Amino acid sequence: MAKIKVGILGATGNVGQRFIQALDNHPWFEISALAASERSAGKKYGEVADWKIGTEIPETVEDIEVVTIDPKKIDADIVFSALPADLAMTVEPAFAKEGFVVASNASAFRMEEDIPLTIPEVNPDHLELIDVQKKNRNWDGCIITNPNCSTIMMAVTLKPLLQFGMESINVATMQAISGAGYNGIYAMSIYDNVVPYIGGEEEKIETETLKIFGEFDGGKIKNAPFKVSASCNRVPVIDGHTEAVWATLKDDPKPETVRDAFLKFDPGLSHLPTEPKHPIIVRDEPDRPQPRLDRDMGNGMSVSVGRIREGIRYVALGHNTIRGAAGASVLNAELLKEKGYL
Ligand SMILES: NC(=O)C1=CN([C@@H]2O[C@H](COP(=O)(O)OP(=O)(O)OC[C@H]3O[C@@H](n4cnc5c(N)ncnc54)[C@H](OP(=O)(O)O)[C@@H]3O)[C@@H](O)[C@H]2O)C=CC1
Ligand SMILES: N[C@@H](CC(=O)OP(=O)(O)O)C(=O)O
Repeated sequence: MAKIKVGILGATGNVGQRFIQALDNHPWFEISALAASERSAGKKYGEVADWKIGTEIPETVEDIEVVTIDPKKIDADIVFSALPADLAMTVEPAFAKEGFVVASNASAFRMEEDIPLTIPEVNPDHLELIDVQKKNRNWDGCIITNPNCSTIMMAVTLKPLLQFGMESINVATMQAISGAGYNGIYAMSIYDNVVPYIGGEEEKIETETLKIFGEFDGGKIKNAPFKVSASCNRVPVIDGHTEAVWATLKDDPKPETVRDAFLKFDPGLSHLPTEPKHPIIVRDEPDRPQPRLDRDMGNGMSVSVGRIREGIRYVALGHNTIRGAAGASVLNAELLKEKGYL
């Protein structure tokens, strides 16, 4: 079977490199185009990408000539967007208009009424918003988005708890510095320190979660009725967002019941190449999960949980630029292919 051609917008960046890692040797997709700014265009990817992942740049992309972000320069069926959000705001609709499927990691369109904000294990039915979107906007292509990196870790773990009746969620995050981008925060600001503010992050967690758990009636999404309250902190960790979650559940289940629900969670997606064997991993040690030890579980796609206590209280952790960014987008694209949108 011929592979589906994919392009990466923002291919030289932090998340763009994670896309390349996730798509190298992918059984269904092959990278056919890499796009970035004028600074990089016209040069070989291997020359311009300041590769920050601790593996070699894949040989398959080293000699690809980087192009500018222009639909006419890209031969692909789907483009993955790892662009800054302000740029995504104009670029992503231009690609959708030209017939591309755009799987976006940027925040620009996540909360638009007719644009899916999807996590395959949580709300796969929301992908059907694509049909509404194409009709509304008269596009041949479409945009689908994955959530903010903190929202997604929490949402994956909330899915098996829905059965107990969700009343409210409180979360305190401890977010890695890679979430701010390679040059996002000075070492002098974060070393020996915690910064209790990440612009816009709390609002994103509080609103995106309600859309993700909202009910899709075939036309639009009615937001979930529970309350989410977030408090976000930047901590001196390179990769891996850790979250302390308090979930108020109507049935007041015991910690052992919640542990069992996490263990039994099986979204039935094991046929998708990027889906980890265990989307949720339960750690019983009193001091886990930890970013250094748990962020790479399931090739960076598993969310680890631990410290499940009465309340219900627990800690969740996942890799922010893999499960929280590029890996999430690639998993969405695999689901799109399975559902016939690609
Ligand atoms: N799901 C999530 O929560 C996460 C989302 N993100 C989002 O992913 C996106 C990328 O983040 P990150 O990889 O850290 O950013 P980087 O700054 O590392 O990379 C940005 C990329 O965009 C390109 N770019 C920048 N400006 C322009 C321009 N004017 N024209 C064309 N290309 C341009 C850069 O190309 P060049 O190298 O040529 O300058 C580079 O490839 C952001 O929207 C970020 O918010 C990030 C982390 C997690
Ligand atoms: N704000 C996130 C990363 C990010 O870029 O999120 P978003 O795609 O929602 O802007 C972090 O700092 O860890």
